[in-house]
Amino acid sequence: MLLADKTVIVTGASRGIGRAVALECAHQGARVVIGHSGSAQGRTAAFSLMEEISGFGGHGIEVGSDAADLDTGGRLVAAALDAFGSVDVFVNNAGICPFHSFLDMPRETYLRTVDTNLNGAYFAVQAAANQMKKQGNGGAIIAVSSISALVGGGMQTHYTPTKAGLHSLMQSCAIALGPYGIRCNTVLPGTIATDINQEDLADEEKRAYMIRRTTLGRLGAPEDIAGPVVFLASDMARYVTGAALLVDGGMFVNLQ
Ligand SMILES: NC(=O)C1=CN([C@@H]2O[C@H](COP(=O)(O)OP(=O)(O)OC[C@H]3O[C@@H](n4cnc5c(N)ncnc54)[C@H](O)[C@@H]3O)[C@@H](O)[C@H]2O)C=CC1
Ligand SMILES: C[C@H](O)[C@@H]1OC(=O)[C@H](O)[C@@H]1O
Repeated sequence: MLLADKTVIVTGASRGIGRAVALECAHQGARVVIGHSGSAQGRTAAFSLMEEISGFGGHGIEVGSDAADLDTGGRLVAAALDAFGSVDVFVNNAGICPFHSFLDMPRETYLRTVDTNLNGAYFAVQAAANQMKKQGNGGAIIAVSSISALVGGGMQTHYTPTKAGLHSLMQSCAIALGPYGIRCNTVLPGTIATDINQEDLADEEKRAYMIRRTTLGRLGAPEDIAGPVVFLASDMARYVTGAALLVDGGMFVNLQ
């Protein structure tokens, strides 16, 4: 098992990519902290994931706390220490993408997106890194960024800068935290069919276009992201830091 004896925190783990990542980490022997928003729906989903994990003998706890709250990272770390005694891997995954046009972008939508996707993440990464430094055994931090860190989206002008920001944060943290043996990497998913884009992809023409953009001929599933995250979290990737791994079914390279 690739993550035996490691404690992994995953934010936004109640559903979608975060859930698939948390589940695969548990399958790989990790003790998992399931971060979620704290809503009733999030809590119910987190408990159901905990049940699934304990069903195969794994260990998981849930922590409800808004990703936009700058204290959430500290809460997740405290809960991990309380339950499992360490933090070895931190996966920053929670995010929102409320599609909206640029010229009339409401300030509230812009600020909520940046607060949820980037500002909270910055201090959560800081909290996890301080704990890893204290433990003295290194660690792994992985940001779930996006192909959208590299290319634009006309209805995502508030969102793409947050994904580019996470990518850049991991590059800088790879430098800042390398001396402590803490590796920092980014996963850049392409289009993965989840709740975040259910409405957008309900437009058949858009969906067909996004599928055509891939070279593998399909949209991604949350499970497609779990393996790459586990790899970066594991000692198999012990010399990988400051890297960005596109997991997009060939979407980015597919120009002509
Ligand atoms: N689905 C896709 O095509 C892609 C998704 N991503 C990124 O992957 C990450 C996960 O998204 P998906 O699983 O696709 O969507 P999703 O909507 O299924 O999951 C988002 C997760 O973030 C959590 N979350 C949202 N706001 C939160 C808050 N304020 N506090 C705590 N948790 C909060 C949700 O509860 C949920 O667990 C996001 O950061 C997204 O930007 C990146 C590239 C492509
Ligand atoms: C929400 C989008 O459909 C999804 O998220 C991203 O980061 C990419 O732009 C995907 O298409």
